[in-house]
Amino acid sequence: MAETLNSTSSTALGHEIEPPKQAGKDDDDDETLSSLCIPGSRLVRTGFVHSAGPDKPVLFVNAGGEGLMENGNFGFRVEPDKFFQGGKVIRTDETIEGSDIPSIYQSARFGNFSYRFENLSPGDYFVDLHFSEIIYTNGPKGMRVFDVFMQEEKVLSEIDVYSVVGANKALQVVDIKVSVGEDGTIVIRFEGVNGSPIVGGICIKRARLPASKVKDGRCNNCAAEIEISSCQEKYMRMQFIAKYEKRIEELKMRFQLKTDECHEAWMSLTTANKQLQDVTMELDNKLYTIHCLDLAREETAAKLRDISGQYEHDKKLWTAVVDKLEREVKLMKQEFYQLYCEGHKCADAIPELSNMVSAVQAMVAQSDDLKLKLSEEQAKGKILYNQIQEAKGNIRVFCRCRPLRKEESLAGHATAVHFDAAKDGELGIISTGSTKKIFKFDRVYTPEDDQVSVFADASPMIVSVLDGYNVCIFAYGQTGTGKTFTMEGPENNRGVNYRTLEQLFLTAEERKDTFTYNISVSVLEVYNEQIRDLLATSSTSKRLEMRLATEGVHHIPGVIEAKVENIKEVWNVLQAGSNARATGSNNINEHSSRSHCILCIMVRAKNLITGDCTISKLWLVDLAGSERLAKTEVQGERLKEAQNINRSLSALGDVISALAAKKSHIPYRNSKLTHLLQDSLGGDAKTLMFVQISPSEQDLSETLSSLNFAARVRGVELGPARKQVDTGEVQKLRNQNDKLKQDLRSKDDALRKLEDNFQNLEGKAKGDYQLCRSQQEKINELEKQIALKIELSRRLENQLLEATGKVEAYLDLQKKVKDLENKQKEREHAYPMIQN
Ligand SMILES: Nc1ncnc2c1ncn2[C@@H]1O[C@H](COP(=O)(O)OP(=O)(O)OP(=O)(O)O)[C@@H](O)[C@H]1O
Repeated sequence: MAETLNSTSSTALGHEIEPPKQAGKDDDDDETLSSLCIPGSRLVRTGFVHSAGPDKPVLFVNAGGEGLMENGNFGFRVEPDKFFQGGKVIRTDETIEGSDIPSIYQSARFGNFSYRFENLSPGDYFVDLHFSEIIYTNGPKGMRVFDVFMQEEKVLSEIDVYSVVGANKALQVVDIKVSVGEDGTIVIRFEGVNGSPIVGGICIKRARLPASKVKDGRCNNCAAEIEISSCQEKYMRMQFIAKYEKRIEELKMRFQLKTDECHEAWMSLTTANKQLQDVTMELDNKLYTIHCLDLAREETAAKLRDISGQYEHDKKLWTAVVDKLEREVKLMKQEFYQLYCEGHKCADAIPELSNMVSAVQAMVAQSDDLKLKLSEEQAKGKILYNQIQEAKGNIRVFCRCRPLRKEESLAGHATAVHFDAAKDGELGIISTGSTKKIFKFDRVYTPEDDQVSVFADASPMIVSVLDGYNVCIFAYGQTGTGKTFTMEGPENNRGVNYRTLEQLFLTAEERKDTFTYNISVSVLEVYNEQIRDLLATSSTSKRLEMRLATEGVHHIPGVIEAKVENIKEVWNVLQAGSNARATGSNNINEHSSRSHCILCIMVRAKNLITGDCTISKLWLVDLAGSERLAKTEVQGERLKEAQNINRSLSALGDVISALAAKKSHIPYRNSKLTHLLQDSLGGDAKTLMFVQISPSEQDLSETLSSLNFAARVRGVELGPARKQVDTGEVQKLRNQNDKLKQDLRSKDDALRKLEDNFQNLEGKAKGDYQLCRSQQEKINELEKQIALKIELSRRLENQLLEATGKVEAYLDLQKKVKDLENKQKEREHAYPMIQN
């Protein structure tokens, strides 16, 4: 029975049972591939092989090829390709192995097509389909996966001939069962799934069954009855069971093995994946690092370029600066050396300098001492001078006679004044009775005496003003006798006023080391018993009155005091006052002044040694004419003027008279004039009166009047007590005073020289010292600058070195990255699976 089954056997229905195949690899493949076929059919990996079986094919068509005549080998005829619908024919000369009729496989129908077989007897048939992949090698390349439908039922799914047998190999799908109905037709359709179907031949056979398809005496597929004995059936069943149990065991083992393999493969895959991940991550990290390094490198390179550029630039700059500084330092060093030498010289000279300083100090001490002594001596001198002045008399009277005018001499007027003993201060007046009257004054000036000699006698008074005494100089006399000439004088022959101020400035200049003086000038006029400020610019200036400011000091509130610094300013002030002076005309002298013109010079002095301050006044008064009323023949306003003038002159005489008599009451307030001159008449004040007279006999009466007035003034002052002053003693004092003065002057000069020397030396030493210091400071500053520059240069060099180091490190890193990349490539070569 077993042998029957192993060989081809026929059934009652004419089915042939094919012997079961050996279990093994081919079986496995067949198992896998059988999923392509419908149950009952199977794949055969060879071409048609003739077997001497009882059945002949009902129909065998050579698809795409010619028919083959029946021959003794096969016992059937191969029909030419004539049942098709659609498709194309392709052929090959290649040898298709593994078939008894290779020509069947050398031609094929290709594309979308179908076959229709008609006039078949109704019943069951088996259809064998013959394929060969001839297109792959000779035709168009590409895959061909297709379905086969029989009677519109899919009998083959997605068959790929090449994947089963390869190129130029034959493949059969056999035993596809098909039932033919009453119409006797079989329709087979080939439909491409991917590419076009290909068919080499179709064989239609009458149905027969394989042993495996027989079940319970019937065909498994067609349920046709099969006659089998019970023993055979049992045996068959056992065989089947044993076979399948064994098969199951084997399959289980294979399954287990496959499972283990799968697990192992899975684990390996997991590990590989992990490794891959790690490597990928590492690679990513490396790539990122490379990217960062690239950026850093570019940045560093840029910085390096910048630094290099900057370095080169700075280097040039610094080189220039350093060169310049070196030159400067060299110069400085030379200067320093020079100064150092000079310093040494100075240091060497220090003992000498010290000696000099000591000497100077001693001199300064001596000078201070001398200054003190000088101050004391000055004070003494002042006292002595004052005593001399006092000895001469605090009120002194000088008489001055003007020259006889041309018109007077032409008119035949003789001179009534004789100056035979003028040098002794005596003046002779010859009156009409040819009697000669002698007047004695402190000084008598003839018409020939000039302004210079007049002022020479008046100048000692000026010194008294600078010494702090009040002084009053006034000119008294008949109109036209030369009062204004003596006091003011013409511009080219200036009088007492100008010369006095000149003398004041000269003496003040001489004393500038010990005294400072502030000099101011006021110009006043007393007219009709009213005080007028001649420097006031406003014509409607208010009335001025003399007031007692402090004890013994009188002041006129509101009076203008013009501060004068030099004699030029004085002259301008005097001119201004002179222009403003009230003048009128009468028939005696058209320009005769009918007012008292008063110049008040205020002297504020400060002793620089003692710090003592004094204020003194010098009054310079050009009195109005003293002529008698009867002779002036004036009336009205002019009469009033004359009366006021005479009253004030009379009051002046009264005040002087009262002072001389040392009366308790001095009538200063009887006139504006005496009131003004109050603090400069009497006491320590010194008064000088110029009595001006005319030489003409015509004016004899007025001359005598004036001389009598003057004589009264002088006579009173130079009373017997004063006159008794021992002139020898005075001369002695004067000599002593002169000697002291000379002594002081010489000491003062010596002191000044010493001080000058000392100051020169001190100045030079200070200058040298300052120069030394400034040079030293410059050198220090330059040295500091050089040190800074050197430090900066060092820092930059370090930076450059750092940058170079970084670049080298970067290059190392780049090399390492390249190494890593190479290693990575090697690893990828070694483990291609990881890459996949
Ligand atoms: N010593 C002198 N030498 C030359 N000329 C003189 C002298 N004295 C006066 N004179 C002249 O006499 C004239 C009258 O003088 P001056 O005007 O000074 O008199 P006066 O006394 O001031 O008169 P008045 O009281 O009117 O002002 C002037 O022309 C003047 O130049």
